[in-house]
Amino acid sequence: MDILKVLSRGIKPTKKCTHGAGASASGAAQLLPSSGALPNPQFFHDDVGGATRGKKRKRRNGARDEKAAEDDEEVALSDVDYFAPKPATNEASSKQRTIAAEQTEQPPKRKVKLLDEDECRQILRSHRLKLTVFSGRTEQAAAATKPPKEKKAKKSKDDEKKQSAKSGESKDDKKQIYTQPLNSFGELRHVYGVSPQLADNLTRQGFRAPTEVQIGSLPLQLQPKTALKKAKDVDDINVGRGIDFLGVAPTGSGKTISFLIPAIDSILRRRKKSEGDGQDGEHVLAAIVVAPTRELASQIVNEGRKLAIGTDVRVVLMKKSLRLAAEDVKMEDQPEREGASLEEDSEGESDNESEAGTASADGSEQEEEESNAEHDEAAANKKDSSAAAAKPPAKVDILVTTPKILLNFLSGGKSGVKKSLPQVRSLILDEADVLLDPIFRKQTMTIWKACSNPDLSLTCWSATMASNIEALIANEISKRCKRVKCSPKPLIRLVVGLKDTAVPNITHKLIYTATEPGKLLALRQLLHPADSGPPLRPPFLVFTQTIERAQALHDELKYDIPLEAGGSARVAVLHSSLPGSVRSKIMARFRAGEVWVLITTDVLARGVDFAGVNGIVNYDVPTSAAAYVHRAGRTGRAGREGGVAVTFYTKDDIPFVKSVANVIAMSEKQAGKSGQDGAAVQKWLLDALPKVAKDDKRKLKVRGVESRRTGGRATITTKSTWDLKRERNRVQAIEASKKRKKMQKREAAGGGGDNVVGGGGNDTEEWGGLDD
Ligand SMILES: Nc1ncnc2c1ncn2[C@@H]1O[C@H](COP(=O)(O)OP(=O)(O)OP(=O)(O)O)[C@@H](O)[C@H]1O
Repeated sequence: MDILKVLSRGIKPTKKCTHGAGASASGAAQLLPSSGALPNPQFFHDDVGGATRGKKRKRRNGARDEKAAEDDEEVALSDVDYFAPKPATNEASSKQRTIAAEQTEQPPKRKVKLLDEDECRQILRSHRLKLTVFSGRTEQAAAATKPPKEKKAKKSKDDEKKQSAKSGESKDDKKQIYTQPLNSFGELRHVYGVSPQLADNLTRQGFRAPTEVQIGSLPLQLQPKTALKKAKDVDDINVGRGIDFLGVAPTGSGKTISFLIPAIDSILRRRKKSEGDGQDGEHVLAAIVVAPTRELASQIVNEGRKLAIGTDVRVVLMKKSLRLAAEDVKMEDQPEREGASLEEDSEGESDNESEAGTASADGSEQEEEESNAEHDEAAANKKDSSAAAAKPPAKVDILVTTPKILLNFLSGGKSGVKKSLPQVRSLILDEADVLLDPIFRKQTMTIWKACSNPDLSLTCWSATMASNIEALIANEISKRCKRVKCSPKPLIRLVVGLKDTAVPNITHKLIYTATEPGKLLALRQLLHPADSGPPLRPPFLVFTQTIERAQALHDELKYDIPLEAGGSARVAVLHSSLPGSVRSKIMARFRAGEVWVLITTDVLARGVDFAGVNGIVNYDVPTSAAAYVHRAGRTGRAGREGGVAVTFYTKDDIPFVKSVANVIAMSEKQAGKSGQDGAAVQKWLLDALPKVAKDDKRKLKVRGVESRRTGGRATITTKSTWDLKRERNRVQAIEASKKRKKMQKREAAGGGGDNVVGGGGNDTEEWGGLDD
């Protein structure tokens, strides 16, 4: 097998190839995510009983313009290089565009007919969108709409009571609603009054149609009143002060712009209003986006800056040296007791965990990441911090941060005076389930508390959301409202597709190898496909359980790529113990297509968007169902088909693999593949795999598969245990013989091996340190 050919295939398509593994110019290869073909960004577009995207409205004047705009879009789309590094915004051009934007500020007034509730229902259903009012309905009205109590068996009633006590809400509180869907991006401007510049920036990115999460979430976040205008029976939902929002949608479904557009839009509106009132439209920190890793945070900053071009909205990444406009918290208001009670509450609730889990294992990596980040930048920041204290506050409108770095600022550093951010109106938790998992919970809650504005809106986003986390959010919202004396906003939840399932548009493979060496062989077979078996076309990500294993796998694989194809530079490793600058460089090289195989840990499992990644390999089985969903979701972004997620498992993993197999089975069911020959998980396998005990699940999430944590197992090799043992014995024998010889030499020279240091017969012998 010619490895050069195989690995080069992904980069330069040959016209001759027409099918099979080498077919980069046609057929199956065109389906591959990096093929560049524009996918339909929507994961689901079912035909639900003739569901339409609303009645087509005749447009007399706009018809020609629309056609031209569509043509322009086509051009823009062909220019989009999804695999290129994402450029940051240039300040100067940004200013120029602001002026241009101001000149075209007035959105064209068109009278757009809103859809009636039945039409909304059909469209939402066809995209598998479910919107529920999770909590915060007007109490009397909610009570009035409660269905009459039915007699139930005593036991089930008790169970229900217990359940609702744990989750902090009763089942009757949840109510499904049918809001206006966003049928096209054009509606952002014409129906929801988004600024033309923001709408243009979106068009410039080549987005043709909104994804499901955008269809369901944007109208509600932008103009809740308009979104609910045609909904029936919603008197108990008071959206006058806005809403809090939970968005649960598959990986790669465009959640980032779903929260960035409303954040930028509300800043522009407020600015316009204050300018109208004769005030200066200055930069005020209005929104904070919290993300668990620095890679994700800087990606969000990039996305935000692209959307904010020409609007003069400043999207800034939190740094230690950054000074924000904050207020000192009075001593009597210091949140010691509050913080403690939150922790106690949360620990209690974690007993109530659901199947999907909350991925603590990736959390622990992320926490480590934070501490390393701190370590890396400590020297530079020490110097900056005293200078920073003297600086005026930075001009920031939207701050993107990891939890710990903002917390350091809020805790007041050396002065110890805690700070609050009362001007912040919007707190966005990206990957909210991991941010509210016990590992990050205290930090996240402290940030939430520091945003003390009574009008604060909270939006939480993730592809996975355990029910205990949703309940925690609802509880904390109501506690907060009591504290700051405001009435709670409705908390509305959007679920796209089935909750907690992996990307339905990719192929899943579950591969059993009895032993660890067998696993490495199987990985090599995937990289260098034999005549049979699916190739894994570069670029792809390989996930391991620990940093040591990522390093060991890198050492093992780096010479697999021939020099002519780029050699060891094509394989890289990225984990949290690398310095930040090295991590950024590796990310840039991977995005640019210079690195083909990126070996990593769960630090890259969440949120990071590599649009051109063809596949992922779970070299070590993920430690929870949620971790699988997020890892697998690094491929097949924005509806691209052809991505592959391969998961290896050995006999050590068998006790834990059922939750992963369940997720795969559900994803295949969503994609209509279950039971078919190509399905990764057949019913017999699901039946055969042992059920994972709750305690084991929890342990696995925190510690991973025990046998891979330590010493020998961190070494990754194809050698059998017997060979490894023989090699170890040989090395030990050589070392012992060397030691013996050394001792004999010393004895011969000094006459006494026990008295080598300082005492022996040879005074001229240098101190050579203690022998081991
Ligand atoms: N309407 C759209 N049409 C086409 N592409 C889109 C659209 N919206 C977003 N995208 C692209 O889809 C990709 C995935 O988006 P994003 O990173 O926001 O996904 P996500 O839902 O946050 O995923 P994850 O759960 O993994 O964080 C990005 O490259 C983004 O530019």
